[in-house]
Amino acid sequence: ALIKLQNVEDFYEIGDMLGSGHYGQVRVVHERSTGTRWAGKFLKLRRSVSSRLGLERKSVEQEVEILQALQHSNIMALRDVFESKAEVVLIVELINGGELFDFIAEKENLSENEAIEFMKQILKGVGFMHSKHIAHFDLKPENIMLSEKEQEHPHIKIIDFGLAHRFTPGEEYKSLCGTPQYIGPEVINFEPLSTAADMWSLGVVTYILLSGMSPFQGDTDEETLRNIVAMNYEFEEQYFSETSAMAKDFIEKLLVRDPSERMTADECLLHPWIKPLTRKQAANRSRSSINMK
Ligand SMILES: Nc1cc2c(nn1)-c1ccccc1CC2
Repeated sequence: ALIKLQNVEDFYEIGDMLGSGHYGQVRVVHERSTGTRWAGKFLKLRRSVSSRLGLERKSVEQEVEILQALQHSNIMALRDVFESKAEVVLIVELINGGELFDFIAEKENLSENEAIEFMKQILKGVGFMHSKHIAHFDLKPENIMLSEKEQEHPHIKIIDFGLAHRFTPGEEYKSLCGTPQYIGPEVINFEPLSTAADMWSLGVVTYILLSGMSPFQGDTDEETLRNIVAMNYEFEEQYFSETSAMAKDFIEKLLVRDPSERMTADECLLHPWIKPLTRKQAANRSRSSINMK
């Protein structure tokens, strides 16, 4: 989809607000020609180089290029792009089920089976992204949405590629972006980054899915960052007494200081916590989670 210079309102009727944040606003939009509902992501562009408000045109073009390269059922799809005077509008698939963050908040935490189901889908989307040498660099429960939360097995979608980066072979990339709770030690130490930075974030996300607690969070961002570089986290009995040893092993193999030592997304999908070796183990696990409920 090339960037269209026509007015987005000639093609879409703009509806209710779905979300807003650093990126701008996301609203429901109705396609006039078909009545189909999509989501419109309205990104404010900077008026001048020195302005602090709005996004750099370059970073918006980067998000568009990256979304265009990623067609996968666990990644939010891009349908159209409009550029007007000072804003770019991304027409993306409508995702109704809200953020995984709110889903966990409502349930305190998830059973291991629910966490495994979510993690499998997240790993498929992230594995696909990494196979294209694209890193998300802002994976967190707020950027993982559910297609329809009422469903028995909600389908997850990874959103917000505003900080994503496509690596060219041999290129070194550093950035200090991301959300403190979820960034790895190499980000804090301003070392060259790779797709492995996403795997650290998924270790933090898994810890939160199973316990509702954030492993490194301190009272301030500085304290959180100190905890990360010191690898200062534990599986507190109070929240992990019912969590399997395999689940803890999975997290421990992601929260590894050396990025090259961390499991990749593909290795995660083969880890015994995610891929039961036998049907008996799978049956065992579902029995244990029933006991837990
Ligand atoms: N940063 C965000 C945040 C959001 C979305 N995209 N990017 C989004 C995408 C499709 C449907 C609904 C939303 C709302 C939240």
